[in-house]
Parts: sequence; structure tokens; C-alpha cells
Amino acid sequence: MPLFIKRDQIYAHQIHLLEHKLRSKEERILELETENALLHLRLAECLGKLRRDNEDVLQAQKHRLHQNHVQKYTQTALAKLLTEVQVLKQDLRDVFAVYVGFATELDEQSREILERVGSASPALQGNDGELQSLQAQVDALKHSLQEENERCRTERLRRKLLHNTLVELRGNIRVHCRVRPVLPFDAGLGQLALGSGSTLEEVVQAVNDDSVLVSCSKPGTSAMNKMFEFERVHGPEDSQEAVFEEVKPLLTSLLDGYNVCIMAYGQTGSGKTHTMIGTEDFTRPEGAPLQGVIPKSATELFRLISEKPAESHTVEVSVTEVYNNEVFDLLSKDCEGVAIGTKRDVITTSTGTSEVPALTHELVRSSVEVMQVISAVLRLRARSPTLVHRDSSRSHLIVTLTVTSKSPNALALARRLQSARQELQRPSQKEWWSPRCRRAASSRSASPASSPYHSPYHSPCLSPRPSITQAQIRTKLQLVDLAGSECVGMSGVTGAALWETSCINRSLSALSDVLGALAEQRPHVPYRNSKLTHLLQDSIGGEAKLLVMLCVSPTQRFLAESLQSLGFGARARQVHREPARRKNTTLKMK
Ligand SMILES: Nc1ncnc2c1ncn2[C@@H]1O[C@H](COP(=O)(O)OP(=O)(O)OP(=O)(O)O)[C@@H](O)[C@H]1O
Repeated sequence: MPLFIKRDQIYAHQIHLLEHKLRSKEERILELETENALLHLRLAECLGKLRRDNEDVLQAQKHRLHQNHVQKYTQTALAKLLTEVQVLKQDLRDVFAVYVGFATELDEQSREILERVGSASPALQGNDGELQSLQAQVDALKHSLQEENERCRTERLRRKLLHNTLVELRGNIRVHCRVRPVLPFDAGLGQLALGSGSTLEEVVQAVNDDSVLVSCSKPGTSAMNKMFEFERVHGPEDSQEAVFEEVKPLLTSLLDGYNVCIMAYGQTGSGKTHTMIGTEDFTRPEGAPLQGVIPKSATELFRLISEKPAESHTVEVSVTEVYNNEVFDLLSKDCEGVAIGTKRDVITTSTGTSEVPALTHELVRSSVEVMQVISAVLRLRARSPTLVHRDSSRSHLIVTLTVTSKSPNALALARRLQSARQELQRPSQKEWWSPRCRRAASSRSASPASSPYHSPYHSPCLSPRPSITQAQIRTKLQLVDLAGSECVGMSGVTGAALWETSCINRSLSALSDVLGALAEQRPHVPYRNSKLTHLLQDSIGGEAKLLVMLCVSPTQRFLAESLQSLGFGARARQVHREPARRKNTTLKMK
């Protein structure tokens, strides 16, 4: 075997050795790294454990500290509580001592009273007879008081009847007054009432069934009371039914041959439309209790008619409105049959009565029909909101029911009337053939015989011997819902509404002037100063039985207006007119 070894082989061998060493080193490094990792892991575990242990210790220490604190706090609170309990105990002891004191006192007093009762009872037994006689006296007094009350009531009724007869004889205007309840809007739609609580104070009161008491008080002056008397006074609690009950007797007069007029007067928002119309749902029977005078009058009229089957009656209705001093016929229709409200004139006829030519009348057969006709045109009535009343009527509404009655009674009455008039009014032969009479006769023959406005007895010229075939009486029931007077400052109206207000106030003051002239029996009564008074001339001036329904607001806010309305009512009662006259009987002649 050769002794020398090639250098390459030596190098290769060395490299191999080195590689081997390197591998073993690397393995060692790997081992050490694994070991290191294991050690790290263990260290982390240890650290974690140590931290957890530390936290537990810390928590335990915190808990201990908290407990110490709570303990200390509880001890302080307990000490405080104990002190309070001590104080309460002391208080209780004091209260108990007072109670015991009271109880002892009460005990003593009751014993004393019992002793007194004990000593008084024999004396009382002795006075038994006296007591009985006293009781008898009391009973007798009670009885006589009852009798007095009854007498007073009868006397009151008698007085009322006498008063009514007097009213009838003197032709006075009847005045009823209705004080409405305080309503939410009294608190003030306008700014004027804001902040003034006194404005809601009730200063107008119905004190009994014929008197109204007004308490007038001004700041800084002593209160002054004013009393007004009317034929009937209704308070805020009175229903529509109660108000109508007092109006009802007038309707009987209508079929007895009298004209009747019922007129609601009062300031804006005082309840005129409520009283006259009531609920506008008047075509339905369930609304009946809330209906006002107009629907109730229609119902009553047809009820009265049904009670007289021997007579034949026809009823016609017309509805007029006086707006801005113009008269409108609310039942007039355009060519398509739509109600339009046409302007009409008021004239004075040759007989001195007022009349609206071409006024539309609709024939009605029941109260339901009357209300259907009225409700269909009520929407045409001028209304607008003001600061005092959200739904203020800006016009005077006049519903007229004309009743034509044909009856055996009317025939008998007509015959009597005819012979009496023939005696009084028969014209001489010369007069009869005078041109004036001939004109009158020819104009009569040109008009329909049944026309209410062309009675042959309205003319001084009579047919010498008329033969009567039928007699009829036409009477009118006028139901008037006046527009309300208003103070412009309060109602806050401007523009067109201001003009409306001025027209309303002017027509109402014309009405007042007419009453003034009638009360003073002046020769000239200024009916023609306004369309309203001209239209209502017959009713106001004595041809009709007239009832004014005064509507009044009860609160301090409207005191001035309420006093004005009550003053108007008082003045109306002073008017002595000609007693109401029966309507002339119209005859149909062959
Ligand atoms: N007696 C009453 N009971 C209950 N509410 C009433 C009464 N009177 C009036 N009212 C109510 O008061 C309000 C005003 O009444 P109403 O419309 O009748 O006033 P008015 O006098 O007709 O006013 P205007 O003249 O401005 O038209 C209405 O809402 C009405 O329902």
C-alpha cells in the first residue's frame, strides 16, 4: 500500500471531518435552541403563574381593604342610626306623654259630661210635656209656612196671568230674556280678554223666573246692582224645550187669526241663533231636543193644524235676509233651480202694511218640509268670524210662515164682518160710479180672487150684494234671528266686515228708535229709516203679537253690551200699542 496519501484525499477527508463537526454543531445548536424554547416556555409559565399569584394576593388585599372600609362606614352609620333611634324613642315618649295627658283630660271631660247628663235627665223628663208642645208649635209653623209658600205661588201665578191679560189688553210687546251659560270662548278669542281673569266673572244672573240681576262694579267704586223684570226669564240651565214652552201659547193665536212675530235680539255671540235655530241638524228627529224656536214652532204649528180637521189650512214659507240694509229673497232660484238669493224691495201697500213684491213662497205640508226648505238656504246667509264669535251672523234672518185657513168659523165671522162693514162703508151711488172706484173695481177683477194682498175689504168700494161662498184668513208667523250688535273694538273687524258691522248697528239703532217713537206715542214712527224696520213694520207697530227674546251673555267682559240689550228689552216693554188685531177675513164671492 503506498505510503503517501494524495493531498486531495487529505483535504477531502478534512472537509468531511469538518462537515461532520459542523453537522454535529448544528445539531447541538438545534438542541440548544429547543432547550432554550422550552426554557422560555417554562419561564413564561412561571411568570404567568407568578402574575396570577400576585393578582390574587392584590385582590385579596383590596378585598380586605374594602371590607375594612365598609366595616368602618357601617359602624359610623350604625352609630348615627342608634343616635336617631334614641331621639325617636325620646320623641315617642313625649308624644305618648301628651296622648296620655289628652286621654286623661278626655276621660275627665266625658265623666263630667256624663255626670251632667245624669243630673239633667230627671229635669228633662219633667219637661217632656213642654217639649212636646214646642214640637207641636214647630210643626204648626212648618205647616203654615208651607201654606204661605203655596199661597205665594198661587199669587205669583195669578199675578202672571193678570200681567199677561194686561199685556194683551194694552198691546204691549212681550219680552222674554235668556241668559246663556259661560262658554269656553268667553275667556277671549281676542287679545282683549287675555290676562284679565275678572272678565269671566258672572255678573248677569236670572234670579227668578221674571227677574234678571246685573252686578255692575267698576274698579275703585262700590258694586251696584240693577234689576230688570221681563215676562219670563230663563237661566243658563234652561233647555231649548223650556224656552220654547213659554213661547208656545203664542202659536195658538196664529190659528185664532192673529199675526205673530218672535224676534231674538242681543249682542253678537249671546245665543240668538242658538235660541232661534239651535242645531242645524233639524231634519233628523234625534236632534229635536236641541232645536230652536223656528223648528219647534213649525212642528207645533202643524200639530195645532192637525187638531182642527174641520178646517183646511195651507202653509207657505218664505225666507228673507236683510244684509247691508238690502233685502234678499233666499228662496228665489236661478233658471236651473239653484237658490241664489235675489235682491228685493220693500213697499208700503195702500192699506199701510209692508210687503215684499215678488217674494218667493213655497208650499209646505209638514214641519220637516219647512226645515228642509230653510236648511237648504241657510248656507246662503252671510256669516263670518270675528274676535268675539267664530261663526257670527252678518245679516238679519226672517223666516215667515203664512197660514191660510178656511173654516166654518171663518165663514160665520166673515158674514158678520161683511154686514157690519156694509153698514159702515157702503158708498153712495155717486161714489160707486166715481172714476176712482171704477179703477179699484177693475184692478180687483184683474187680480186673482184668492190673493192675500188684494182683499176686496181693503178697498172702500164694496160690491153691493156679494154672495159668500168661502171665507179665508191669512195669518203670518214671523221668526226673526237678528244679527248681533257689536263693539268694533272688541270684534276686531276691518274692511268689508266693518261695513257689515256698521250696517248691523245702524239697523238695530233704527229698531230702537222705532220703539222709542212708539213708547212716546210720537205721531211719526221712523219705520223707513232702515229696511229691517220697514220690513217688520206690521209686527212692531201693533198688527201682531210680538215677543222679543233678549239673549244675554253673563260675563263681566260683555257687561256694557248686556246692559244695552236689557235696556232695549225694558224700553220695548214700555211700548203701548194698539192691541193686536185679528186679521181681516177675505171672502170669495160669486
Ligand atoms: N244657552 C246656550 N247653551 C249652550 N250654548 C249656547 C247657548 N247660547 C249660545 N250658545 C253657544 O254660543 C255660541 C254663540 O251663540 P250664537 O251663534 O247663537 O250667537 P249669536 O247671538 O247668534 O251671535 P251672532 O249675532 O254673532 O250671530 C254658539 O256656539 C252656541 O252654540
